[in-house]
Amino acid sequence: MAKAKVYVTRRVPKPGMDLLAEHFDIDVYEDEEAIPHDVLVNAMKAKPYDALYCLLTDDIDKEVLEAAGPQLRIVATMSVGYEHIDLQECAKRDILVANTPGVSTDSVAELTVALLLMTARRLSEGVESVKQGEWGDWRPKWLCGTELTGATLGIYGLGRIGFNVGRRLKPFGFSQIYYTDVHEVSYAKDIDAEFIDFDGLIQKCDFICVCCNLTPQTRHMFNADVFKKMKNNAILINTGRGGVIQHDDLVEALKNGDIAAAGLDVTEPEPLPLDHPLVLLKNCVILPHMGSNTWDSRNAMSEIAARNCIAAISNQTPEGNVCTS
Ligand SMILES: O=C(O)C(=O)CO
Repeated sequence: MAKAKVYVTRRVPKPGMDLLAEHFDIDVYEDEEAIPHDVLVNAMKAKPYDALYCLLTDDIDKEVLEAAGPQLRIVATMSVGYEHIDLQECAKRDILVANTPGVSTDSVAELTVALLLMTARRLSEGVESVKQGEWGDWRPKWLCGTELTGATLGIYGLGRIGFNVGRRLKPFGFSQIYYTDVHEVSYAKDIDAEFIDFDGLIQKCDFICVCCNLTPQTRHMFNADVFKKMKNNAILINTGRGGVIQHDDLVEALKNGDIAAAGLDVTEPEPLPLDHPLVLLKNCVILPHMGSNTWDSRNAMSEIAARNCIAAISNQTPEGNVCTS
């Protein structure tokens, strides 16, 4: 029997590639950079693929799905986030959508803690000062940052990642951990986190970690009005999705001193252009979306996305099934 056909939008780590090659007839877009949208549409038209294995850089919209044709069973993304996939269009066509939850929780939570410490203690400025020969005699007021001990921590989105950020940060001795989410969650008690509404979170917290998905409800949740209500000493960390923060407003808030600093692993757009005002600000630490960049996470993500394709083609429910109805 002929093998099912899968289109893969980038060469992914070996565990995923091996599994795909073992089970399917695969075509891969062989480039380091993301596949251009028109190239993906044309690739989908060229052959009747049963599965589309994609990444978070690929816009899987109506045009791609139409080009793919009615035999397409699944869009499997090698990511936790799936805001790049048009779920409604997939649901209309009975196409499954699956992501890779769970396996990047630790890597993203670790990176969040690292970014929070980098931002609070001005570590990138320190590293740069050594390279630029600015390290002079010990100076009493030079590169002073903010302590975590005794501060209030807010977590916006206490899902798997948010909880694991809280678990790792708790031993630093915050006076209180608050969280905001759609509902109260029972496991919050394991990190002594108190549920609070969004207004309370932004007004009470010295550190806020954004750990939520991007949805129509969370888009631009952090905007000029919110920055004005936040504490002037507040530090905002985002390892969720760039779109949760209104970036022009953030530039103004960081310049005006509405908030003290920001640490961003995700931005809008990505990559952020080199001449973007945020890149020039000393009180903004920016990383190039590297939350899940560990071999453990990336190997596991590549494998789960492949297993999701195998499940869908064998008429089983993929483990990362995203509800599309
Ligand atoms: O898996 C995701 O959604 C990512 O953002 C990768 O870090």
